[in-house]
Amino acid sequence: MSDAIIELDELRRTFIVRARTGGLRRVAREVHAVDGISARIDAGEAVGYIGANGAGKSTTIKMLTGILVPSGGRVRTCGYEPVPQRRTLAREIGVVFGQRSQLWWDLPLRESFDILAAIHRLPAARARPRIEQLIEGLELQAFLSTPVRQLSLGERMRGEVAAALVHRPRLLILDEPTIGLDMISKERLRQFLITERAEEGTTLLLTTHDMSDIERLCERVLVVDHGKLAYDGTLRGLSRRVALQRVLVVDLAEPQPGLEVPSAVNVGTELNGARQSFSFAPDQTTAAMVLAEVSAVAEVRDLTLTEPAIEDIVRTLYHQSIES
Ligand SMILES: Nc1ncnc2c1ncn2[C@@H]1O[C@H](COP(=O)(O)OP(=O)(O)OP(=O)(O)O)[C@@H](O)[C@H]1O
Repeated sequence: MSDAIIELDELRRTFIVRARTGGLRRVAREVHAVDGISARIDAGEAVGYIGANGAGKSTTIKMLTGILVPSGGRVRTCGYEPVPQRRTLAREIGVVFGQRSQLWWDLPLRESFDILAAIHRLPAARARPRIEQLIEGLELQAFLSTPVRQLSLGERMRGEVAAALVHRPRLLILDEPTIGLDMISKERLRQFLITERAEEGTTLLLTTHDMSDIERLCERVLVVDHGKLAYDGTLRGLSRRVALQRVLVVDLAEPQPGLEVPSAVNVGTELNGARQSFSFAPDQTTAAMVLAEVSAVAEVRDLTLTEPAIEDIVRTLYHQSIES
């Protein structure tokens, strides 16, 4: 049997929120942020954890990492009980919060890595080659001497990922790692994570609002909705259930209302036919193919490609569960 890295059994976390009513009276309300989640993630898996805003993702991650005490159920991370064994667990996991930094703001990036190596009590002979490997893999050389506060968001995120990996954790948890990054920075980070996982066998747990992160990095997806698991399975299985359609929007030189192409469905016409939207399934065709078909019959001036929204995926799963 393979090695369980994360085990959740009916995990729960409730918050008591006090709100003022119309008068001055305060009423207490329970929020079931995580409402009985059971799942198991084995060593070496790469799992996307997705859901709409407020679905319970961060609360789950806080319980996995020992920041928050569960209200009920059981959680084990790398075999440890996260809250009482938080220090031991810290040696096994790396965490990147897209919205929060674990780097020392006023120090050059390089010094954060040295401090982290010391915190993890890594002998210099092990720390040095590892840090060099991360600097190379994440292309950090050009700004190693720059104080963290002066880094661009993309540079800082690469620094954050390196910092989380200095001690070679078995589990890397990434909470919105690509938020706010441009396409090139996103892709560079994803490529690094693919290589790191292949070389080190690191288990990945990733929350994101960007489905491309999931498509590039994860074989398995957990979808959380109002604190409950709405889906646990392969990305392929999810796309079969909810048809992860993409939309190519093209601006044409000459209006051509109602334009049809073989491999996509025209789902919208704007600007009197000068802008048209084509929806397609990425497992059946590609954006390049749809564009080629449109270009064969009309001159394309500009284009954008939209990703499937996670909110739409959750909504579709929710309606399917009600219907069944
Ligand atoms: N400390 C807290 N006190 C009260 N309510 C909280 C607290 N933390 C989270 N919640 C509530 O719990 C629910 C789940 O929040 P959580 O942050 O886990 O969602 P999320 O899926 O991570 O959302 P997002 O994608 O917006 O980060 C929300 O309704 C949120 O308002």
